[in-house]
Order: sequence, then C-alpha cells, then structure tokens
Amino acid sequence: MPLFLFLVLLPLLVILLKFAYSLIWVPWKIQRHFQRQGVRGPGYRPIFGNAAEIRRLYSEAQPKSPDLTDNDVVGSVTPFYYRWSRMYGKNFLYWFGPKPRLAIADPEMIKNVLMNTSGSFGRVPQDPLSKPLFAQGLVGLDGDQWALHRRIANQAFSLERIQSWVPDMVASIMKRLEKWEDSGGERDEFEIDVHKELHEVSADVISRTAFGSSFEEGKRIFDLQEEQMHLFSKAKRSVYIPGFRFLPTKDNRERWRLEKETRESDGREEKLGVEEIIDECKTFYFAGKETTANLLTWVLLLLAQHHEWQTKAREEVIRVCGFDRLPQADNLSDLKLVTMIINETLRLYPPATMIMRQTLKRVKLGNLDIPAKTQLHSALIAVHHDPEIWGEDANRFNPLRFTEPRKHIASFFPFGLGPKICAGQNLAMVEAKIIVATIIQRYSLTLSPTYVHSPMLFITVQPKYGAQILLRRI
Ligand code: HEM
Repeated sequence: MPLFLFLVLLPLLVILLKFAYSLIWVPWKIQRHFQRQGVRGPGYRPIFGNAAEIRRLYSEAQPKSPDLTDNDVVGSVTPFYYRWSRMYGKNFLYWFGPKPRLAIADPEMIKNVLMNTSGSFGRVPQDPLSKPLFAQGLVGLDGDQWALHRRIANQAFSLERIQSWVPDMVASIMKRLEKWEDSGGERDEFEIDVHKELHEVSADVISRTAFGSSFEEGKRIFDLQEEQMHLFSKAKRSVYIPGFRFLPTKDNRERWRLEKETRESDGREEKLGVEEIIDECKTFYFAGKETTANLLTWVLLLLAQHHEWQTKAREEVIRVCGFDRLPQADNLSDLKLVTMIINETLRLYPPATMIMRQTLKRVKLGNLDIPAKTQLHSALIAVHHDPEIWGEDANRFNPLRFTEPRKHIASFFPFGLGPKICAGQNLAMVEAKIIVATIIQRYSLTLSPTYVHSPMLFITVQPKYGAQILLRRI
C-alpha cells in the first residue's frame, strides 16, 4: 500500500475505533454492568439512545380526560417513565444519547443522592440550549461558584425579607382582582382563564419583590423567556449534538435573536459590569414566575372541583383574616388548611417532575454499584403518586394527608432536598398562601364547562388548554 494511502487511512481508522469505543463498547459495558445487578431498561440504541422512543411516547400521550377528578397524571406528563417503570420496575436504566440514566423512585435512594454533601454527586452539565433560558445562574452552577451565588440568594430570599414583601404581594393580587371585577361587570358570575392571569400575577410579584419593578416593566423579558421556553422544550426531547447550536438553523437563529434582546432588556444591570447578575436575574425571573403560577393554577382548579375543601378553606381564611381584611405576614402561619391544600396540590401536580444529578465517581447507592458519570433521574412525580407510599387512593385530592408527619423525608419533595433545595421555596409558599386566601375570601369557584382536563409537561406541569373557572362574588 502506498505510504500516503496508509497515512490517510490510519487517522480514519483511529476515529472509527474511538467512535465505536465510546458510542458502542462503553454503553454496552455499562448496560451489562447494570443488567448483572438486576437493573433492566429499554436497551441502548447507538448514538441517540432512547431519545426517539421518548419523543414518540410524548407525542402519543393524549391526556384529555373527561374525568375531572383524574389526578393520575404520571402517564401524561412523564409517559416514558410511566411505560418503562411498569415494564422494568421502579428503578430502570435508559439512555439519553450515549449517556446512561438511572431512574430511581425509592425515597431512601433519592434522599441519599440529593442530601449527600460528600461530593459524590453533581449537576448534570447543562444542555447549552437551556442557557438562554436559565442562563448561567444558580440552577446551572456547581462547586464553589454555586456556593457563593447560593449564599447571596439565601440572604436575598430570607424569610424575614420575604415577610417584608407581603404588602407588595397583596398589592399585586388586589390589582389583578380589580381587573377581574371590571371584566365581570354587573354579572354575578363570570369566567376567567386563571392560568394566564396567574402567570401575570406571579410575574408581577417577582418583578416587584426581587426587582423593584412591575409586570408591565418586566413584560418584554417574560415574553422573550416564553419564546425561549418553546425552543428549549422542543430541543429537550432530542439529544444534544455538540456544535449543533452554532449552525444557523431556523431555531438557532431565533434563539440567538431572543438571547440578544433579553440581554438588552436586562441592560440596566450592565452598568454594574457583572454578567453574573444578568444571568441570575434571568434565573429568578424564570424560576420565580413559571413554577409558582402553575402551582396556583392547579390549586384553584382543584378547589373549583372540590367544593367541600373550598368551603372549609374559606371558613379558615375568614376566621383568620375576617371577611375583608387582607392577609398579613403575621397571620399566614395560621392558614393551616390553606397550607395543606397547597401541599396536596404540590404532591399531585408538582411543577418539577424530576430532579437530575450525576455520579462524579463510582458510588454505592442502596445495593447498586453505580459507575461514575451515570445520570440519576429522581422520579419526583412518580414518588408523589406512589400507592405504596400514599395508599391506594394516592391519586385522590385529600389535603388531610398533611396532618400526619411525612413517612419519609423524600416521600414529598416538590422543592427538592438538601443543599440545592429551591432557593425560592419560602417566597413561593408565602405568595401562594396570600393569593389563594385573597381569592377564596372574595369568590366562590366552580369549574367552567369549557375546561378540558389535560395536564401536560411544558418545562413545568400545566393545563394544556388553560384553566377556565367561573367566579361568583361572595
Ligand atoms: C411552587 C414553586 C416552586 C417549585 C415547586 C420549585 C421547585 C424547585 C426545584 C425542584 C428545584 C431543584 C432543586 C434541586 O436541583 O435539587 C428548584 C431550584 C431552584 N429554584 Fe425553585 N421552585 C419554585 C419556586 C421558585 C421561586 C419563586 C424562585 C425564585 C424566586 C425559585 C428559584 C430557584 C432557584 C434559584 C433554584 C436553584 C437552587 C440551587 O441550585 O441552589 N424557585 N426549585
């Protein structure tokens, strides 16, 4: 063989061998390693793993239940988890590209992952396509950088500070109720799509409290983030191919335009000369609005459906606040049933369906030996609906479950657990109590006949066709 041909073929052969090693041999070895320990799953497919099946299962999940009391939502919001856990058991191995993902739904294992501080588990590296949405804020950081940002966030979101924001939160919801009153006009009963409305209230709260502005001022950023959410949600179900985000595809060009505009809208912070602050602002704008707005939407939908709980909750609000006084920082802790209703909603419709980590070294988890760089999918929503934990009526809305102490710390963890637990948990709970109490104090709620029960996952769990509720003044 002429020398030059050899010199051309040799590098090609090396590339081919490297390719076969990392995309075929390593995944096959890992799969065997788990099979030997009794962990099964939907078999590795070269390069893309199970991404195509995950996409197909999402597109087949047609959650359009005529039964409004059907809170059995695991199948519609995480159809792949639902399908594979039934086939292979609660812990199973699936593949996101050539990366192994171990789904776990045992509270003890989840606790050991999320609460571990020994450095055995870290964040899964952020998909670069999510950066425009969450930016490089807390949600995407790890190690020392995360610890520094987290200390600052803890001070910024201390309970004391949140309590001082209560008047701002009350002002936000009261302003919105005035708008509802105007749209209701003289009618005793009128319909509101609370899903859309609560997103704006929640956006207003985070703008006023964390940024000293208002929904109207922050609106451009929220609109841009909404568009980014669509692009990210689309990309999230496909395997990320390195370098692909730099190609001028239609979606990428759109992403670049939105990112540029969001930064310019955040520009007033640039005078501080701190890129990180802009990134953190994006994180908090996004995390502060989406999750809380969806939680509030589901609380109102469930109350509109369960009049017995709505009546009891209203009686409590009137007992604590009177007929027309507004909730205050010092009486929020007396809203015990309202808090249980919010918790029961977070159990059935948690905004985040899973929490991801990866092993940074080989670890022992329960009786499993897990290699380094295995991604761990803590199946939050599956644990919240598990009949072995919550009883045969696990899918039933019953706030009284929360009178009992939790059976296991990781049987209910809508905000996560351990050092990376949600930084906005206190803000979200205070905000939710104020908004729910203020609404039910003034209106009785009934589901509109136009409401279609179709929970879906669009980054967070939300009602696909809106949340139409009939409001009647009390
Ligand atoms: C119902 C409302 C909310 C829910 C259910 C929720 C849930 C979560 C969850 C599950 C995590 C991931 C924890 C982990 O990785 O272990 C998280 C993290 C985070 N959340 Fe929330 N969240 C809510 C509201 C908020 C609000 C209002 C804010 C801010 C204003 C916020 C800011 C954050 C931040 C910054 C993180 C990252 C924390 C870190 O890594 O240190 N969240 N949240």
